[in-house]
Amino acid sequence: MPAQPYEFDNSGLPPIPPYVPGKPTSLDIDWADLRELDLSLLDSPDPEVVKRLVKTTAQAIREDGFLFVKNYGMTLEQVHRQFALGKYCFDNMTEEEKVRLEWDPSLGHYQGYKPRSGWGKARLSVDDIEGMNYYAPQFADHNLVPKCMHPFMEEIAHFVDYASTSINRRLLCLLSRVLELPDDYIYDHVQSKGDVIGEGYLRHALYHPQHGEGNGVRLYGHTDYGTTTMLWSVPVSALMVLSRDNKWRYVKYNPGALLINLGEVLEVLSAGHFKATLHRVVLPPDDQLEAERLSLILFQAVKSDLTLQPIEEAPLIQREGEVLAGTVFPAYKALMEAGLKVSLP
Ligand SMILES: O=C(O)CCC(=O)C(=O)O
Ligand SMILES: [Fe+2]
Repeated sequence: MPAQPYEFDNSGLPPIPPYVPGKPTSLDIDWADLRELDLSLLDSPDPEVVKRLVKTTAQAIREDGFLFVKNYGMTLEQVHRQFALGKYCFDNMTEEEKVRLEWDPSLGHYQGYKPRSGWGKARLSVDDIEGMNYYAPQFADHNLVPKCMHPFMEEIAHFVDYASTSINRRLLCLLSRVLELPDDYIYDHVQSKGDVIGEGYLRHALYHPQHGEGNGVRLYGHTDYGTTTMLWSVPVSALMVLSRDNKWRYVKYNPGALLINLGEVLEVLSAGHFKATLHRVVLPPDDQLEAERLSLILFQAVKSDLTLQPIEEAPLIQREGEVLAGTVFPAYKALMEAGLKVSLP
């Protein structure tokens, strides 16, 4: 059955200001050369078209670990609506709620509000990044979210559910096909599901312009750890990926597109055929230094009881063996060989 487009009737909800994307940079900077997949081609009746799509996916995830996805079932207007909801929260939650709902990373998750004053209660370093993270319990208990968002939680849940059960499921189908496994292999065996977002979470983040000191890095180089990270493309260019030639390059704004990157677990499960790529957030180019950067991210998680080991039955792995070109799988192997227990974060 072909994928259904995203639909939600929000006409009865309180009005909120629309999201108007800022101007993209006009400076000529070093862009990452990322591939773009047309996800609607997965439904093509022509097997050659689908084969090409799987091949492009295979190249992108092996070489870049990042790729753009277009035609995944949402219009630009529907995507902008989600950004508008994110911004509305930061503009309307109360100071009391910022304190009451503050996250506590020492609990092992990032649920709730992240203040501009940095990580953890110790307030050691001001990073000027505000965040609001939504986990499964917040969709069930609205006391865990700011009051201004109560009328919109059903809409946000609907969006997250579509992104998870339709978009991410189709992406994982492509990844399963690359490994030559049944379509829903990764979705069924690896992906955390249910309760809107499983064990993953939705993040709205607001990067305020940064003045004064700082070394220009706003989020240090890291790899994400789940299955896929779904980032909706934003006009302020601050995200950089570490390219194959070991150079940091900016990711270009691609209106309406979804930027996907793969987490560490998939690098291990694929025996290195998939790459979890290092990325970081830095200051944008000079003509965007004063711009606020709003980001909308869905971190798709892995089932918490998953055994972290390569999927040996995957025909691709059986035929071609391991790939040790990345950073995560070689580190995993070294730990295994040293007899250490490797667990999920
Ligand atoms: O804001 C972004 O564009 C990326 C943030 C990121 O990489 C992360 O939170 O893991
Ligand atoms: Fe990340």
